[in-house]
Amino acid sequence: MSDILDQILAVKREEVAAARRAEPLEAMREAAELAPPPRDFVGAIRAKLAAGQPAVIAEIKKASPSKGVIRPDFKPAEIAQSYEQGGAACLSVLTDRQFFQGAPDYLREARDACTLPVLRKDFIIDPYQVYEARAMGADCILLIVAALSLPQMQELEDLAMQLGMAVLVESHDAAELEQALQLQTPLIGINNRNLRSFEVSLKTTLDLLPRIHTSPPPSLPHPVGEGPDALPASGEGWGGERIVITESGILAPTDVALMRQNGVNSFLVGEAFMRAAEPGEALARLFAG
Ligand SMILES: O=C(O)c1ccccc1NCC(=O)[C@H](O)[C@H](O)COP(=O)(O)O
Repeated sequence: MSDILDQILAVKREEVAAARRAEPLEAMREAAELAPPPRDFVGAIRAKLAAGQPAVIAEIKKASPSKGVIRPDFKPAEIAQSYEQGGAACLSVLTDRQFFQGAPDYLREARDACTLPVLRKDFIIDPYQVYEARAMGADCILLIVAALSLPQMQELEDLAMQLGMAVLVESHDAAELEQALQLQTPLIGINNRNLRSFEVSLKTTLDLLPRIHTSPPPSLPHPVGEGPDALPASGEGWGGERIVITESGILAPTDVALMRQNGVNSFLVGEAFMRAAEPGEALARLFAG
């Protein structure tokens, strides 16, 4: 039997085909051109890091395949405002309907309610979805290495960048990370969750970190030294270009401390905030240390 990621990708292929029939590519391209200008996603993360603060991408998600419904009382605009007050650098909004009970309207509502840049958190497999992301107001897209070939990722990244959006590329093991590092984007996500088995281990980030020091993409200059002498992974790799973002399973201040002790200062967090009455207050508490 196929695993959950394969099932999601099969549904995505059907969804994209149906969306294209309902609204052809040319119309979606025009809608993307008419969208409000992109906000600077990478800049918002860099600003937090430059100030010596953790950069938190705060996630807005109602449900997930591994956890079921996480937040029954789900008001994206209120959550976005709460996150902004709590010190988030950026938002991540689930737009997948079938598996996460998300929606494009949730992204629009969240973005309209605050000044933060927003990641469209979905399973992007086709250029059509990149135009769609910009049309709904997204400032960044997610590319999951486990779902795409390198040429596909390069095509999708090029298009996102042409449209003024940032790209967060997500990997979970060494082979995927090698692929991720072939892209131009500075945003290197390491997902602590195995998307096929749901197993979560923060060790995933810690184990992959050294590889980021020693694997510059061909188009970027080599780091100053390698191994222990390489530039720090958390923010200032290759002329300040690479930023490691640890994703999933960050639940307690001890998790945050573990990452920060290892030079990881950028985080993507969902569940820990979505279960709190005031998500922004939960963010401020989790990152108070
Ligand atoms: O979370 C799932 O069940 C899941 C299943 C299949 C594909 C992706 C999935 N989650 C996406 C994410 O990785 C998280 O939404 C994100 O990293 C935040 O994680 P958390 O802080 O643990 O909510």
